[in-house]
Amino acid sequence: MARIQVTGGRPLHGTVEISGAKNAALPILMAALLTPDPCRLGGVPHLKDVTTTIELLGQMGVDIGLGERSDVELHAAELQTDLAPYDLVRTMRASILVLGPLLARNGSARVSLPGGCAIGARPVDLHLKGLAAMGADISVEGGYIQARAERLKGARVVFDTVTVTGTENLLMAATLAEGTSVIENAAQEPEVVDLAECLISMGAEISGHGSNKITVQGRSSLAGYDYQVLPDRIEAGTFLVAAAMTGGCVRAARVRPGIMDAVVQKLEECGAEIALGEDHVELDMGGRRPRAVNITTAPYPGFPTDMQAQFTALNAVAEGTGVVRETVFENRFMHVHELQRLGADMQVEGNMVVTRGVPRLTGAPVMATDLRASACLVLAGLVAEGDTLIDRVYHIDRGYENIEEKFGQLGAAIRRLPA
Ligand SMILES: CC(=O)N[C@H]1[C@@H](OP(=O)(O)OP(=O)(O)OC[C@H]2O[C@@H](n3ccc(=O)[nH]c3=O)[C@H](O)[C@@H]2O)O[C@H](CO)[C@@H](O)[C@@H]1O
Ligand SMILES: C=C(OP(=O)(O)O)C(=O)O
Repeated sequence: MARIQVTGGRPLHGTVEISGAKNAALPILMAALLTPDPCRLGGVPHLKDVTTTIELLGQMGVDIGLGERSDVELHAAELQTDLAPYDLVRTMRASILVLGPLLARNGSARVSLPGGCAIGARPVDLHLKGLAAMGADISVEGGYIQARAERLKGARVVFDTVTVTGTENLLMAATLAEGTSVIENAAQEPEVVDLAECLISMGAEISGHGSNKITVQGRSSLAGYDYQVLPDRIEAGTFLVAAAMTGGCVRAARVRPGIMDAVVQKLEECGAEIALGEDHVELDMGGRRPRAVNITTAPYPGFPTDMQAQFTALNAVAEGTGVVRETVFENRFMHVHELQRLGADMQVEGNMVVTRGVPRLTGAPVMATDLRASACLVLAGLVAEGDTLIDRVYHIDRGYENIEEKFGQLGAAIRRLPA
């Protein structure tokens, strides 16, 4: 299994170009299932999850071409199967996003249960309840969700909990349903908004996206799309935290600063100087050690859970004590044990991790347990004395494009060791 080796001690300097957002690209790729017309998505990041999505859509009969400059062309003229098999679904939770579009366009779907992963149980009950309210007949047998509906009917769905992919599944399903759907307690994440904008470009009638109440007037068909995906605010945040931890100065280019408020605010609180441009965020730490910050994760516009591990790593080397509360997932502290192996002074207490910053970490072999946990280990490795060897880096390849090259260009000593 490939590993990543990071040798700590070099402040990061320079500009990093941010890729398209994984969590926007995946639902938009799945939205190609809604139309028999050709679609094109630009700015798609080269990631394992994108490859898995292409494989999943391909085996359903979607014609897929990879164009120049990170374009993906998709054509779901006719679908060969409504099956999303276990082998693909188990490697990527976002596979559940085929459910809404398949049901809406095809009238049936068989999707393997995505199951839990290292950050919590992650059930899909709210997706199923919502689709059932729209008239779908749903059962779960042999580990597969079996769903049928001659034509979905518009419905009012109030989510018990804010769910990002749940909102996206219902949003896509509602675009082809008969009548009006109202999704309440909807997720307001920028990636949901990006999907909605793409659906609107296909002819969908949607309003209220970006608020907690989305209204969709169903149509009998949708056209194809030609769309450019949103930049990845989590990738950008990860590089900015790395700059803050190493005392460096980094510009994250090709971003939308307006959707990064919660993260930027915490970076300022830790002592960084931040300059916001139209499409960049620049962080200057001026060689200083960051101050510890308190964080509580929450749905957008709150602090993103997908940045929690990175800030936990920052607190490990910051001045003072920081408390991080995780309220979105019940088990998203697997990285704490690995950070402790590098010398971090932190304890998990229920849904909190309390960290007393130490002046230095020491490199050690560590294991990546999930996507953002692996990113946080790279960040810790950048400031640890000596070598940090990160195992199971397939997690990082799910969500970070060319991570070694990008950190390398900023001056980090980082390399991938082949299996
Ligand atoms: C591909 C994608 O976009 N992934 C993101 C998405 O995941 P995902 O959409 O899976 O996360 P959700 O927003 O659904 O999860 C939020 C909470 O709701 C719970 N829940 C969710 C659905 C359900 O049917 N029942 C239920 O109880 C979950 O267990 C969790 O505790 O949003 C998360 C929260 O911002 C991010 O960390 C992930 O990066
Ligand atoms: C948890 C994440 O992704 P997923 O929902 O695909 O597991 C993430 O992007 O941090």
